[in-house]
Amino acid sequence: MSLPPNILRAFSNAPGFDEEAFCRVHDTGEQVSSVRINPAKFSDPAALSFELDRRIPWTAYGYYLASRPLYTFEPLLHAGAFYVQEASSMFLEQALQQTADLSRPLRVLDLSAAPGGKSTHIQSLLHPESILVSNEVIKSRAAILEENMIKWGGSNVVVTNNDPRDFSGLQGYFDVIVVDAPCSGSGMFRRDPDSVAGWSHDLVALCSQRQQRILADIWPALKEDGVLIYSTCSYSVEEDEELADWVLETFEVSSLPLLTDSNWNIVQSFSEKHQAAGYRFYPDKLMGEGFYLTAFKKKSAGSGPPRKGGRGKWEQVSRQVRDGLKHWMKETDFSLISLHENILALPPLMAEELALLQSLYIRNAGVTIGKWAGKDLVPDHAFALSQLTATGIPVLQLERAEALNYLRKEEIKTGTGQMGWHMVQYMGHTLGWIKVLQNRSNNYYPKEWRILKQV
Ligand SMILES: C[S@@+](CC[C@H](N)C(=O)[O-])C[C@H]1O[C@@H](n2cnc3c(N)ncnc32)[C@H](O)[C@@H]1O
Repeated sequence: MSLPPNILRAFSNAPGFDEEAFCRVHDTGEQVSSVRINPAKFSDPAALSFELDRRIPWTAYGYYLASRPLYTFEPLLHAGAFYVQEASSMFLEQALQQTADLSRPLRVLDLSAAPGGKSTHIQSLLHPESILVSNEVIKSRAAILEENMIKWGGSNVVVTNNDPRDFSGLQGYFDVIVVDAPCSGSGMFRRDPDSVAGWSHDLVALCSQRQQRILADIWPALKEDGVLIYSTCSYSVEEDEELADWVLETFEVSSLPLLTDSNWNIVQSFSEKHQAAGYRFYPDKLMGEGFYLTAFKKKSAGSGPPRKGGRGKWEQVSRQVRDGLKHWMKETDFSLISLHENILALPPLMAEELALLQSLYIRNAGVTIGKWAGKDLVPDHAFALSQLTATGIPVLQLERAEALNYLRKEEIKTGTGQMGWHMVQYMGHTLGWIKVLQNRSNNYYPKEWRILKQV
C-alpha cells in the first residue's frame, strides 16, 4: 500500500513522525496479531489451537501471535477466555494503573465502548467492587458491546446505550472516564488499506469538533480529582495534541504524565500551547497500530458529591425463588432482583448504584440469571458465562468439533442419561446451556450470536 502525498504531508507536523519508515511499514503490508487473555477465565494456553508468542510489554495480559488464526473457530473466544485486540490500545493499562488507585472500588465510565476492547480490559484491572459503565451511543454497536461484555463474564458491569449528553445529570459521579473517541482512523491504515480513500482534511476537522463536543458533554460527570483518559487511533495533531490543548484551555484540569520504558519505543509528545503529555504509537517504531493517549486530572467539579439514588424500579425476588436458586447459584452476597421478568444478580452496592443510573438506557447490569417459570429457572446465557454458577450443575464436555457445532446452534448428541439443563463446556470453559430431553437435546445458544461462517 502506498500512501498519497497529501496524507503524508498532513502528518509531517506530528511529533515523532518519520515519513520514510512510516511508508516502508505500510508498503510491506505486514500485519501484527495480538490477543488479551481474561485473567478471570483463562488458565491453560494449551486449550488454544494457536500459540501465544511474545508478551506485549505494556500489559500483563496481552500477547503477540506468530500468525493470525481463524478466531471465529476458536471456542475459547466465545467462552470469553480471551479477546482479540490491537496491541497499542492495551497501553490503557499503564494509564489506568499510573493515574487511578485500582486497589479500591471505583466508578468508571467507558464512554465510547463498542465493541468492547477497552471495556473488557478495564474490567480485568478494576477492584471487584468497582462499577464499570460501558456505554455505546450507536444501538447496533451497543448490542455487540453487550455480547462481548456478557462473554467476558464480569458481574460489576452496566452496559448502556446513551448519547454523551445523557450523562449530564450524573454530576461528579465517576472517578475515571475513558473516552476512546470516534476519530478519522489513520492509525488503522495498515490494517484496513481501504480506509485510506475515506480520509480527508475535512474528516479530521469534523472529528476534532465532535471530540470537543463529546468531552464537553461528559465533563460534568467526572468528579473532582477524577481522571479523564482520552485516546484516538489518529495521527492528526488536530485530534491529539491540539485536542489536549483545547481540554487544558476549556476545563479546570491538569495534564498527567505517564512513565514509559524507553525500550517500548513509544513517542512522548507535548502539546504546543500547554505542554500536555501525550503518548504516540507508530507502527514503524513498535509492534502495534497507530494510537494516541493522554490523561488529565480534574481540578474542580463545581458541584457536590453524587446524590442518593432513592429506590430503583425493581423488587427483591421472593423467598421461594431465592430458595429455588440455591442449587443453581454459588453462595454470594449478591442481591437478587426481578426486572422485566428477569432475575438479576447484582454485586453488593450495585443496586444502589443502579438507582443513581436510572436516567440511562440500561441494556444489561450485573448478571442475568434467567426467568423463573413456575417451579424452576430457565437459565440465561449470561449466567452460564458468569462466575456465579454452582458446582453441582451438570456439565457436558465437548470435543472441539462438537463445541463448534454447539456454537453453530446445531443439535448436540449428548449420550448422557441425565435429563434437564446442562452447561456445555470446551476444555473446562463454559460455552452455554443445553437442555437434555428423552430423545434429543435443545441447544440454547443465543441465535443472534451463533457462528454462521463456514470453514
Ligand atoms: C474508537 S471506537 C471505540 C472502540 C472501543 N473503545 C474498543 O476499544 O473496543 C469509537 C466509538 O465511538 C462511538 N461514537 C460514535 N459517535 C459518537 C458520539 N457522538 N459520542 C460518543 N461515541 C460515539 C462509535 O460508535 C465507536 O463505537
